[in-house]
Amino acid sequence: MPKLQVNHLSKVFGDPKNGGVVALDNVSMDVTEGEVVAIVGPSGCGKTTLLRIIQGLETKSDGEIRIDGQPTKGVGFDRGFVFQQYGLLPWMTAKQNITFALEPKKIPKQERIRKAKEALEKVGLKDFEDSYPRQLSGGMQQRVGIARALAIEPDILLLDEPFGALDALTREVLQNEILRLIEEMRKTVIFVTHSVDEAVYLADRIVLMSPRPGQIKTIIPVEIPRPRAQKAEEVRGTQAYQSVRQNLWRQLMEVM
Ligand SMILES: Nc1ncnc2c1ncn2[C@@H]1O[C@H](COP(=O)(O)OP(=O)(O)OP(=O)(O)O)[C@@H](O)[C@H]1O
Repeated sequence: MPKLQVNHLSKVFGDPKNGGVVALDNVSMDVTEGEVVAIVGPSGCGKTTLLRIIQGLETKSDGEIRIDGQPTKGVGFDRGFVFQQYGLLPWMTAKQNITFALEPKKIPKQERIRKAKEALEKVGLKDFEDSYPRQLSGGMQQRVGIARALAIEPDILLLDEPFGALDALTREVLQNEILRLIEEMRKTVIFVTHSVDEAVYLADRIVLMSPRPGQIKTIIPVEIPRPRAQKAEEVRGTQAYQSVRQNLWRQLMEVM
């Protein structure tokens, strides 16, 4: 059974009979446990909407989302979300941002603190747990965002353009960090990206969406062996990488 099933999902913002926007139209896909899936497509094609509906942050107009065969109902601890703009509470330290996110889990305070520290250590921020977001660089804030998503120990990690707000060098470093973590933890991951190279480097499959109404144009498998973390140059030099990249570019240009 697939880990995640998206079945005939549609989303209309506003009144369908009076200028409503069809953001998603009959989108279906399955994601296997441990798989890393990239969602790529032109601006406004519904990538973020799809991710937010999977997370339960947005309602659907039609269709269903199933996890382990069960229909989802709103937000759940089986899914963790990483926002492009980090989504940290500015009046809380890195550690407090994470313990706060763990509060609904109803675990003892000491356990919440332990999990927050462990997650911060995983993303290389052991010495910054008492720093406030304003005291951290963009890359560090996103590490906190990633740590917060990991601390809830989700089965599925959803990332909405997680490196989109970062400079090119930080982006490269963080790509490798997240790749190392997901390859170690074998999490099921769905991420949205505007970067063709990021999609090919990180993903097992790339879902290419076409613009309004948002539909899946094609799904491209990426048959490059793992682990790939810290091997960007090597991976990018392979024939498999180049051929997936070319294929994705060609098909992306067709929907732009
Ligand atoms: N809350 C909302 N109310 C009305 N329309 C919305 C809302 N959120 C998204 N939309 C519309 O739905 C469509 C899909 O938006 P979405 O943000 O999912 O696209 P996207 O592919 O993630 O875009 P981008 O790549 O620019 O981030 C767009 O036309 C957008 O304007």
